[in-house]
Amino acid sequence: MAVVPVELGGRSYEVRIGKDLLRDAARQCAPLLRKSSVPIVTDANVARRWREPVEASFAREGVEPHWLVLDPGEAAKSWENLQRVTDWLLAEQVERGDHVLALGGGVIGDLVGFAAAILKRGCGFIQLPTTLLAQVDSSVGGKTAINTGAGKNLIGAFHQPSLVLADLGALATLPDREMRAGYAEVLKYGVLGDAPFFDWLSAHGVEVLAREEGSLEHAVATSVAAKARIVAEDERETADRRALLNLGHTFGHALEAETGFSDRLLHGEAVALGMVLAARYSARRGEISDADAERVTRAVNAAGLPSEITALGLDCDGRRLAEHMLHDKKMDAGTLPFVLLRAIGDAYVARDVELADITEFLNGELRAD
Ligand SMILES: NC(=O)c1ccc[n+]([C@@H]2O[C@H](COP(=O)([O-])OP(=O)(O)OC[C@H]3O[C@@H](n4cnc5c(N)ncnc54)[C@H](O)[C@@H]3O)[C@@H](O)[C@H]2O)c1
Ligand SMILES: O=C(O)C(=O)C[C@@H](O)[C@H](O)[C@H](O)COP(=O)(O)O
Ligand SMILES: [Zn+2]
Repeated sequence: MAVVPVELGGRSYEVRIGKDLLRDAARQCAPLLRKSSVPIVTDANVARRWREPVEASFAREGVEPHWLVLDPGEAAKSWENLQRVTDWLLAEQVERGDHVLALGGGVIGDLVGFAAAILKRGCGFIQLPTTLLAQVDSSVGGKTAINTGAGKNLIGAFHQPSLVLADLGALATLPDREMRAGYAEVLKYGVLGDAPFFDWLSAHGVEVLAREEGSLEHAVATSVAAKARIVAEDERETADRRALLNLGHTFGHALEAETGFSDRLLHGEAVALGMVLAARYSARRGEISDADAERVTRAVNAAGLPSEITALGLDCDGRRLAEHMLHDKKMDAGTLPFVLLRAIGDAYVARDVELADITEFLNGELRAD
């Protein structure tokens, strides 16, 4: 088992990465649990595959899990579900010192984390991430949120979990498309700050996607360590450091909004395409070479992820996509800081980007064949 600490003073916690952690969940969580029952929120897909081993693990420790099972999918990050989860936790008589468990992907983690952030002004929560995306990214760092009609993650809070158990074995049942989507966030760590990791992924990405044990563990542990470092330096995204984790997301969130937060474009797919667009836009500004932008495109393609906006069949122009970006949480006094590249492995926050220029760039991408 690899253990990555997230160093946040009194809110520090461990990310434990290994096999069979879900079967051992009760023992791993025991020091944080105080009652003979534990509330667990999950979705129906995850419950079908992983409820039973988790249930058995708690039974062995004499703890009774109480389950709330939600419909799967991005639409679950809603006001309705937030109310449903908080009402349920209140009915479960969860106290501030208790922990609620989020068993699932980023959708469950973000929703349950936000519910925990506001329940009685904050109770504990433990992340049991079951997608690659959640293991390498969303379960770590304490960003929690729901979506609204206006856009992605617009209502939320920073609320750190007390423990993260990333069971690599859980990925055995994950559909290949979801595995690829999670891989986009893995690739992101290479592109934004670690050129040797980007090169390693070029050689070993296929093994990661095939869930080969050694490569998978290396990719997850390297990603989590990168995220933990950045979060420890800039927990609340105030110092142009954590914002680097948003590479590809300003484009990506606009594309997710335009496709209705639906299965048409998964978050990780949007991030992959967004990273390609950020790389091409950086090249257009003369900050990286066309060859480096092409390397990012190739890495995305090699993983079976989308790299061309034209393939989405959108019925919109660049201006409409740029309008979605006005809701970006990085907006600062009317300007939108953009995460761009000086090189592969060297992202930075640009504060001189005009949305009119982004619009023109996107119109070019939308017309490309
Ligand atoms: N908080 C953060 O820092 C952060 C970071 C990245 C992404 N996110 C958010 O995470 C969300 C995306 O998360 P995701 O990609 O995990 O999607 P998800 O939670 O929707 O899970 C993807 C699909 O896989 C299913 N699934 C999950 N685990 C499974 C397993 N082990 N076996 C079989 N099926 C399984 C789910 O039911 C779902 O259908 C987005 O809302 C995104 O905004 C948040
Ligand atoms: O943890 C972060 O910080 C990130 O930006 C990670 C992203 O992968 C994630 O999708 C995040 O939710 C996006 O942040 P947002 O603030 O733009 O909603
Ligand atoms: Zn993301």
